[in-house]
Amino acid sequence: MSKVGVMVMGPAGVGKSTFCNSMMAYMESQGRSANLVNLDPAATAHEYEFTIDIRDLISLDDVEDELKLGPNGGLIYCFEFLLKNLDWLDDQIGDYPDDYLIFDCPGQIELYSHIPAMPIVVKHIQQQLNFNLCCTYLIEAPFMVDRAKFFSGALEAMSTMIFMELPHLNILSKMDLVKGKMSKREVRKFLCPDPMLMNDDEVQDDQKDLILTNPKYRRLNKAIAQLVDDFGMVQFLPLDCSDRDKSESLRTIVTCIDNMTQWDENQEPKDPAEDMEEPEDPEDQ
Ligand SMILES: Nc1nc2c(ncn2[C@@H]2O[C@H](COP(=O)(O)OP(=O)(O)OP(=O)(O)O)[C@@H](O)[C@H]2O)c(=O)[nH]1
Ligand SMILES: [Mg+2]
Repeated sequence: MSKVGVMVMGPAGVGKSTFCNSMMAYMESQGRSANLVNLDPAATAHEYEFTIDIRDLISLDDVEDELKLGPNGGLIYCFEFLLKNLDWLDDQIGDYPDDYLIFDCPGQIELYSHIPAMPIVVKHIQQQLNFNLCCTYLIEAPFMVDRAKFFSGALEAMSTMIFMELPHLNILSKMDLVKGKMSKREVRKFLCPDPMLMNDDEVQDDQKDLILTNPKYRRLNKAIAQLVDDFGMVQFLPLDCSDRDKSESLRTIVTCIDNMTQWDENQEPKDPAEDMEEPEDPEDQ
């Protein structure tokens, strides 16, 4: 018996919902069951239906209309409302013996860095509902073009890891967008971030205008990159959701999640007799 939950977190537009849907499709292809839980009060329709949807409790549209709040204040209100109604979540999640829940979370990173709502929800699902949870945190592969931006994303990922206190997996999403632009060797330096990257100022000509790093901050950037490396805390797995037939990256990520959540260990041993055909009853012949 296992109750496993994967929290899918990361900044806005990084590909969280696409990853959730791709995971659902992958699970389906493997004959495994999984359910999608929407924790984003501003979500739009998904390819896979939500089993549990926070919008049945409260939606950002309603909060914006009725309380005249903006999108960020409205989202915080929605999470404060969820905290006051955690019994709603208990009722929805119920007491199923064999659940694999994929939680699609909102893209406001304040939820992962300083507002305590998300850690409280996470602790509740872990401790009251007995789920083995892990966190996946996505940043976009095109960040690799601007190294300061990449390390800033890596720090956000590290902050989420510390804030959530969950087994944590970082993912570089949208890898298809850098295919052909970076060699595999170059990409490997980002998967286990190498502080020497900050010494290397090679920037493609068409990107030069976009790089805003003031030279006076370079030493600081290098020191931060060195810190990330010294603690060896931030590593990434690549993800490409553009072509589901090539689901190699998804397979690796799901295997990693299975290890972090001990999904395999908690599976009931299958009775070999279940797979065997029933012997024919001699009296029927
Ligand atoms: N090329 C490419 N585009 C992707 C990939 N994953 C997601 N996208 C696109 O990125 C955009 C945002 O994707 P979403 O999955 O909605 O991102 P999100 O993180 O859920 O966004 P919010 O919920 O608004 O924070 C969409 O246009 C997706 O089609 C990918 O692997 N490759
Ligand atoms: Mg989304």
